[in-house]
Amino acid sequence: MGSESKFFTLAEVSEHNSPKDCWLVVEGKVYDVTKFLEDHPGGDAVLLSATGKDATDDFEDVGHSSTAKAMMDEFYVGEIDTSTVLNKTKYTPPKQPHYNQEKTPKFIKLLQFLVPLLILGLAVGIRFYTNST
Ligand code: HEM
Repeated sequence: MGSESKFFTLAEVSEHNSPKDCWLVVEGKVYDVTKFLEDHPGGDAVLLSATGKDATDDFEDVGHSSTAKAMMDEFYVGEIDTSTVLNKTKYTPPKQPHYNQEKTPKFIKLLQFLVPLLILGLAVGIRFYTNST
């Protein structure tokens, strides 16, 4: 093998999705993990379910150790042609009306201030009028 890396499209990599022939894409690199399926501490099912797509997130989510990462070189077969992989969809928060305190109408602010005072006044008034002794 020369020093040039081989490039694969996602479609090509996706064909290797069986227990007898299993390739994965992690961080832009293509790995043939067929021989590793039996030995993978996380089991073969997770590896098989991670075929045919960019498995970077799945791989990262597990929090693989540096030992696990070092093992990957052994299975490296080439690079993925990134234009064939769908861009990761970025999370865009739904647009919501932004609560802006400055926009609270003035009379509501006044009410917020006056209502407790009114209640207090009422309480004092009731006490004053009912406590005639
Ligand atoms: C070439 C690729 C991979 C290698 C060399 C690899 C290697 C390893 C190793 C060595 C462990 C033991 C724990 C550790 O040292 O971190 C492990 C655990 C695990 N891996 Fe992978 N892994 C690969 C890809 C994946 C992918 C793509 C997934 C998910 C789809 C995955 C899911 C898991 C799970 C669920 C565990 C078990 C974690 C636990 O029970 O603590 N692995 N892997």
